[in-house]
Amino acid sequence: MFSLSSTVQPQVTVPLSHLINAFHSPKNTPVSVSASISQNQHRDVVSEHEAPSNEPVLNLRDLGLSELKIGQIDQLVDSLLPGFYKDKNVSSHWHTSHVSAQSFFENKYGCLDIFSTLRSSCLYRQHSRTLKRICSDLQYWPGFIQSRGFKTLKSRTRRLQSTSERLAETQHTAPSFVKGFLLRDRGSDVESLDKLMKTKNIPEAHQDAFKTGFAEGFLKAQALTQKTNDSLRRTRLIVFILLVVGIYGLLKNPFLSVRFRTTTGLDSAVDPVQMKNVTFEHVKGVEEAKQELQEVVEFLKNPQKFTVLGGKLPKGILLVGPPGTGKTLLARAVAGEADVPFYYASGSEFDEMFVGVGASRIRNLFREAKANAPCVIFIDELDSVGGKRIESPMHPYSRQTINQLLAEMDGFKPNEGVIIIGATNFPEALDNALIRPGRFDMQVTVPRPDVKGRTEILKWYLNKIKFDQSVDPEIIARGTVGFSGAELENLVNQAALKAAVDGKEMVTMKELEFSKDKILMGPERRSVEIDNKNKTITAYHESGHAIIAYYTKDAMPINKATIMPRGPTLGHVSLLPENDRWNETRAQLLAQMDVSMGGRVAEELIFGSDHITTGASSDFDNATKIAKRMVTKFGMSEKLGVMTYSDTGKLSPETQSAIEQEIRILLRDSYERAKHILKTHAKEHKNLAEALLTYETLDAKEIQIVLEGKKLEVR
Ligand SMILES: Nc1ncnc2c1ncn2[C@@H]1O[C@H](COP(=O)(O)OP(=O)(O)OP(=O)(O)O)[C@@H](O)[C@H]1O
Ligand SMILES: [Zn+2]
Repeated sequence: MFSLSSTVQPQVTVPLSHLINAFHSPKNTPVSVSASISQNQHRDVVSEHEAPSNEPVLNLRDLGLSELKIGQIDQLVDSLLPGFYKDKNVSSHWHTSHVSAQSFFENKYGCLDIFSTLRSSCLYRQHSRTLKRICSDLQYWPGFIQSRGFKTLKSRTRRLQSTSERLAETQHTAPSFVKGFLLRDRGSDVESLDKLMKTKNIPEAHQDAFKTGFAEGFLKAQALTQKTNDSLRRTRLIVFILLVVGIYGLLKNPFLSVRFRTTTGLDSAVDPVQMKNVTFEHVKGVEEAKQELQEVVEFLKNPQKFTVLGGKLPKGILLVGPPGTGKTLLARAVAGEADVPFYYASGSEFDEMFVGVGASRIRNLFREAKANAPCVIFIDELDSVGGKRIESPMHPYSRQTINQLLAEMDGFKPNEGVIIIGATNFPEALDNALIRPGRFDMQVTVPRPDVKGRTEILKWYLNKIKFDQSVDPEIIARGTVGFSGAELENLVNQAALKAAVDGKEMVTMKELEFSKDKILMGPERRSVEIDNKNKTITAYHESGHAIIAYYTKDAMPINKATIMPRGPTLGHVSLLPENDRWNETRAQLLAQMDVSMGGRVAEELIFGSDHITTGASSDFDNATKIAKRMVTKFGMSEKLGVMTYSDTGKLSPETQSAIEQEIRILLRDSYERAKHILKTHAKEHKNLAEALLTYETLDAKEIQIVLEGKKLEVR
């Protein structure tokens, strides 16, 4: 009752109502008349048996129970501790511990606890039996549980000077019965509740209220502790949530998540995707590859058809080709056509620094796939998991991973319904064990698309955007030799973006040409200020190339000429082969050389040999390369014969000089041919250069108009 402790609240709440009753019931009972007599009796007895020691004395008055008769004490005890008088053997630990407990309390709090007063000799002598039993039962009361709030309260109270100050201070913070307790001075002159009421001049009529307040204070204290408890619980909950969030955050860290994912099997690679929306229709320009994969689709659709005949299908298919040619797309299309789950894994995912992680991922992947057969497992960048087993500190466990992959591939039967498709840009880098029969035993090449393939791919992606009817995908396809499917997709996308930026409603050839040049040569440098002199030189240089191309029979048709700076160039002329060239004739090679020479020849003829520029260096590079290959590779030199010369550095000095001489002759002749053409067509050359200076860029048609001597329409 006198102590606060959050840990024993349930015990305290029951007796409180009893306590309030106990304060009031004696006065309200009919025996109140005899109360004063009994009070005197008490006093007499007490004075008779005054405690000899200076031990602090607290009587029933001190407890505010002075008006109680002895019988009423029993009544009070009974109401406080129901069932107390029933016979029960309560063994008391009190006698053995009260001295140390008292001194402990006194040392700690600087005052006596109320229980020690209950045990004081005067009360003991009079009501030894009852009090002894009360005290032995009170051991279950929260009297000796140290409370933090209590301590803080006391230390605060100590600092206060006067009693009134203390009261005012403690009124808001402490329960009133605790206040009463604390307000007592140390030592013998213990102030009683009655005295307190007297010193505070509390009128008789208000004394009951005062006592009730005493008990109410207790209730408040309880509420306070309850609050403390609640906030404690809240704090614990918040700490717990933070802890959980913290752990989750740590596990999200890629370094740690590796282990987590492995131990729990939560591997992203293990989630299949249904590929219904991707079919062979989506893959353009790789007809041969599609045909080869068609039988795999048939197998996945109907495995029994193949097993009945005893036919064996390859377990693994290796798609080989340069980046962006649609290998992943093809694998997805296989799963989509057959309508089976598609498991995607990238080889680099398996390449882990931790022992066994890569291997266990492969295990997980195959276990899941087998459970969902028929299905397709696609391993992209197979070379990074199945590369030659080089011991390297960067890939310490790659060997384990490859071995696991081999074991898994050996572990299932060919007709189990799991098809593994691997993709690589470097088939040479693959471990030989992986490409032997029984593993990746079928190889499908996915090459860069040819002009027909590029046209198809361009049409496919153009159909996804708004484009003008004048757009001819074939022209773009012809000018994009060596572009992969991904690059063509990007070209169309860039053109659409350009049209949007320019506020156009549709994509035209202009935007497509623009994005093609941007990809090939870098972005335009419109902001670069080129002075008129340099512009003029560039215009004559570029139209020199164009004139040679136009008037040379075996040269490629002109596509465009421009003096707009782009990337590292100040201008360029682009030529388009009618088709992808698989072979080139001697005449075609010579024509290419002549066109290259056209730029410098133009500079020399127009501005004089003293004013030639450095602008022709890449033209000469190009022409020299062609001449060198004609001599050393294609057997196109009469002097050196039909022989190849691979490592020219190791050749005899005579042969070397003979090669050099032949190359020089080819280049010189080419230069002369170009000079002849430009001299012959000096007028056209001038017209074209001026048109370029006016319009910056001219397309094939416009060039033709100028060269035919017609006037260009004003744009
Ligand atoms: N033949 C094609 N037909 C249609 N679209 C293509 C083709 N090739 C590539 N693409 C487009 O380019 C994208 C990238 O291609 P994909 O990822 O399949 O190439 P990849 O050969 O797997 O490349 P990598 O070797 O770099 O993994 C595709 O999603 C598709 O949009
Ligand atoms: Zn040039």
